[in-house]
Amino acid sequence: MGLEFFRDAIAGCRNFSTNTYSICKTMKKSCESTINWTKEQNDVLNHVRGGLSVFITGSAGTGKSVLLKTIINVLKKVHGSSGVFVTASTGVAACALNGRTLHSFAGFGIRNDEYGTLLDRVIMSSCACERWRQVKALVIDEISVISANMFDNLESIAREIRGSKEIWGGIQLIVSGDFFQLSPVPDKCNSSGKEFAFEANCWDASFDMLVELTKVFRQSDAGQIELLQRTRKGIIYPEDMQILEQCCSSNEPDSSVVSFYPRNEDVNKVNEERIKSLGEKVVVYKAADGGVDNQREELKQGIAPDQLELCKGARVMLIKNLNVRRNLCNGATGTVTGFVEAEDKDVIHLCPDNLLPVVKFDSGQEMVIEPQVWGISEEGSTVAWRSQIPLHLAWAQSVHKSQGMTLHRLHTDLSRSFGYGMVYVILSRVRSLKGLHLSGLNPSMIKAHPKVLRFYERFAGEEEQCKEDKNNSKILGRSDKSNVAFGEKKQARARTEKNTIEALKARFLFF
Ligand SMILES: Nc1ncnc2c1ncn2[C@@H]1O[C@H](COP(=O)(O)OP(=O)(O)OP(=O)(O)O)[C@@H](O)[C@H]1O
Repeated sequence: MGLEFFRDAIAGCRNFSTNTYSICKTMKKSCESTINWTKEQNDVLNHVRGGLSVFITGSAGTGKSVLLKTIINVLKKVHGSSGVFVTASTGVAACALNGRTLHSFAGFGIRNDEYGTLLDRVIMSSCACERWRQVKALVIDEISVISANMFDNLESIAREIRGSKEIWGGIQLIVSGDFFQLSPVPDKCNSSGKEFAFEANCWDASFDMLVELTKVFRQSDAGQIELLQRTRKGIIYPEDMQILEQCCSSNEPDSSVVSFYPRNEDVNKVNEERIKSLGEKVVVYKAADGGVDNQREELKQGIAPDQLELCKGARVMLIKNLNVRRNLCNGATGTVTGFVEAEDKDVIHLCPDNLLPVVKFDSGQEMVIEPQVWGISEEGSTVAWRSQIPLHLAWAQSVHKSQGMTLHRLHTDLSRSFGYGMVYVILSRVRSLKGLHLSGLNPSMIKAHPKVLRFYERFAGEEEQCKEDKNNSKILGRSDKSNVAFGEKKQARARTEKNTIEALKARFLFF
């Protein structure tokens, strides 16, 4: 397969944005317009209208994402559509907002390198530089998985590329997330011991307002909400355990219920067992890779699997956007209804039978799924690529893909869960405990990170102070944004665009 073949697909990869379970997460415009915003939500909207940079937090289901959608519309009215960039730390959250991943916006793919390398990569991409110069308002959802280091790097890149001494180069910043949910992946380039974005040097200066939304909408049962609030903080009472034990069952949930597992090995095991149990003829798709060997290795770390096994009746999930407007995006789930012979012979590279799967999505649309391409580019040309059918099996999914979802039913085996906030993320996805099928319940897995607890204690303390100062407002007023603390950092990191380009052997990994 020549480079020619991949050009269009690769152009699409650059604009990667994803959507998982958009059926649940996506709000129809008509619904949004009928939402009665709470005072807290209204206050946020007013402050955003006024041009302030705001951090919005709150427990799961307090309406952060739905508020962000309206904020985006407000920002577009204020700055014009071309000045507003909508991002999220994960592809799943990004597409729910019709946005893109923060890494893809920033222009450095999925790699967490040190600052100089990241800046070099941005400078080498005229599109990325253009985005950084053009952006007037930047929205970042699901901040909890962005590291302190990355947050500081992004802020420095903003000033550098925009040639501005102002914090974030003067961009209006709207950040949303709940640090009690999933934590950042440990950052190999970080020796400071700082993990969370709220520990970043620039964090305090980045926002005019910190707002905590307090009314939970996802669940309506007061007892369930209280149980979740305790779980969020790593607290579990014996009576909470009794309630959760009632959700435990050794019976298999039916196959349309997605099972969430903390570890990929469990996800793979369940999917393999389920496909075998269907007893249908299995069609195998082996990824076709091309390009430079050491770069091909990197593609294996990406989202497209080395080998995909499908059969009629298999539950699947899209792993690439095919048509965002029609909700055929990364994360859309459906069932394989059959296979058709491919019109040309391209598919033979992946599947000797030259068959393409037909998927009926849960949204009702049925379509033939064609191979897609993921590529790595170096100095402007594609050096390695992978072609594969853009599907994963979806009986089981990783917990990391669930953040931000609202589900009616889910199953999870918590026995191997790890990491802070994981159990809370899972438990808070369902509207009612009736939709929760648990196994492997272990109270020691319910834990909150001490730093996060301290952050929210400080937050609550400041909020109390602020309430007294500001007639009961839950909005935290911040001091004026300061540039002073950033002067030295900027100088240390400064480099001219010309020198950088000459010195650079930059690579771009894009999905
Ligand atoms: N003011 C409101 N009135 C009624 N329903 C609301 C309101 N705000 C949000 N909701 C509803 O609450 C549910 C959860 O909202 P949303 O997904 O935005 O929460 P979230 O805080 O982003 O959760 P998570 O942290 O899990 O991503 C949605 O169904 C949304 O429509």
